[in-house]
Amino acid sequence: MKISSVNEMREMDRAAIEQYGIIEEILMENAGLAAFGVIAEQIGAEGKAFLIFCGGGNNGGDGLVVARKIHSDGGKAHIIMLGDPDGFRGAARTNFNIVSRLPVTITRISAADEVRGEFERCDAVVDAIFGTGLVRDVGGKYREIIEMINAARKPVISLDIPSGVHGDTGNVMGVSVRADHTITFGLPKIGNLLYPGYALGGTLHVTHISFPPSLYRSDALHMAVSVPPALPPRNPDGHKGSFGDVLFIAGAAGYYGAPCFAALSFMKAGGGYARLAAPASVTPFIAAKGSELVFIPQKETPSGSIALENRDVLTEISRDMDMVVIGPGISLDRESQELVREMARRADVPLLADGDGITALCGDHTEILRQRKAPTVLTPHMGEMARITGLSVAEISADKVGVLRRTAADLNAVIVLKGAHTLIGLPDQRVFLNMSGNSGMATAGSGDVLTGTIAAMFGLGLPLADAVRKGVFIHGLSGDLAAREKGEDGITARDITEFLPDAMKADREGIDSGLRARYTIDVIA
Ligand SMILES: NC(=O)C1=CN([C@@H]2O[C@H](COP(=O)(O)OP(=O)(O)OC[C@H]3O[C@@H](n4cnc5c(N)ncnc54)[C@H](O)[C@@H]3O)[C@@H](O)[C@H]2O)[C@@H](O)CC1
Ligand SMILES: Nc1ncnc2c1ncn2[C@@H]1O[C@H](COP(=O)(O)OP(=O)(O)O)[C@@H](O)[C@H]1O
Ligand SMILES: [K+]
Repeated sequence: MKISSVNEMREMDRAAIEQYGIIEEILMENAGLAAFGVIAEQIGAEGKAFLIFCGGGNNGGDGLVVARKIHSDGGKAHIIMLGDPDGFRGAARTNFNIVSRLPVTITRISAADEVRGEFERCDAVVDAIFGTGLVRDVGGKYREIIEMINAARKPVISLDIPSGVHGDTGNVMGVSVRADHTITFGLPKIGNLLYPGYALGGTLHVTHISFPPSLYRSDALHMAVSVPPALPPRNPDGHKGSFGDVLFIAGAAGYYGAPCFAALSFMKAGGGYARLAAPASVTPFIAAKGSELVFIPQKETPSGSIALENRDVLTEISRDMDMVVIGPGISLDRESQELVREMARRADVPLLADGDGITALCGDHTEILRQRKAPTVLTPHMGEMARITGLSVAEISADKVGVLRRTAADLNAVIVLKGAHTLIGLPDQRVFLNMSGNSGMATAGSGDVLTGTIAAMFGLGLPLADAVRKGVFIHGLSGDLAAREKGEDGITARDITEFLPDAMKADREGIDSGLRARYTIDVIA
């Protein structure tokens, strides 16, 4: 499913109206009808009392349609107007004129206290205060009302997006409604799916409000929920080289875990042949944990990291590889950092840089990435993304998707911006949002497991961009399977690695309905 920005949704609205004559009243009616469907299913209507908080824009207009439907189906609708009804235009005005003639209560309030007593008498709250038109931080009576809604502990249904969440970022503009269900209109907006907006919205439902598919599936929309292609079937006649031959250049004194998790995860996710170039003195420790790996012990720097003088041998080996993974635990040693840059210049096969490997390629060194002929994959978390772009974490968070899109195009790299709902940016402007994974994966070494998993997907034969998306998905699925068995609190990188075979099996044979529901967005017919 595609994901839209606020502007793209405005554009779709305009196109629906101008190209197809689907007038605003129809769109608003479809929106309200779909929202009412969720309300009827979750709460019921007949004999139930609802408080419907309406702002002065079209989101408020949607709330008025819901109020009409509740009234029509035997419920009690109490509309609380926060905005000025005189400000309603178009379809919102039409709906206001209708509800004004119906025997529903409309209370216009200037202070939150005026409705404090109403919460006790209601069965549920409908949040139609702000939608995608939210432009500044929420204050005054709006803030008080939102805080009151959250404190009331009644079921809350938000229309389009929880009021207070920014449609393009998922960030909270001062304060936000915390909903149990959100029905979003047209397509999910970025803010419906990025945290914290996603969590604040409860269960997300989408209705296409009768837009034709040519609008909501348009190629002009560059962002989508990541649904990577199926795993290629394994060749029954394959040998270890058929499932990927990957060189991992990783590790330093004190960093045994990163190289081990990266290379072992590659094997656990179906990869064929992992060669691990780690410092010679570190190798025996890793070998004790993963004797499946093939080791290429490296000459060391005084700090115990991989020395620059290994570069010729590594370059030679890289020529026969399907992919080179560089960086997990390679350290910030000056010489090892230079080695990363040398390998990025020399390796003419796909290169995946992670962790300290990313640090080596930041600042003035990004030019090396632009010059690369073979594809590059970078897997930064927000801190590393800040280093790559020269922006602060706050600046990126204010426009995560935009920054990712521009950086992937600028560096001609596939960039995995890690975190809850990881984003994958491709050099051609497309951005995918991954739905698998859980907070238990915020654990040291989890990112190293991801690099190995991505390399394995490439080894199994998926084209690079698909392999990256699949790797991110399988990594999250493995974390979800681990969490289901052990709980989110205690899972470690080792658990994520160990559940990779189960994740692969589940992906090939069918993911169970519980997890599948979490990975897909409910579309209301
Ligand atoms: N395809 C679509 O996108 C459709 C959109 N519709 C609805 O239209 C909404 C967008 O409508 P609007 O553009 O009118 O915007 P909103 O209804 O989201 O709100 C904008 C209003 O709130 C005010 N405002 C913004 N920030 C404020 C703040 N911090 N404090 C106080 N007031 C603030 C604005 O001045 C404006 O009056 C969508 O979210 C959706 O609910 C539906 O009517 C159906 C069709
Ligand atoms: N709250 C979360 N929900 C889902 N996945 C998460 C969450 N936090 C982190 N992750 C995932 O865990 C991994 C952490 O990687 P990273 O930050 O590189 O850690 P490390 O360097 O310790 O391995 C990434 O794949 C990231 O997407
Ligand atoms: K809302």
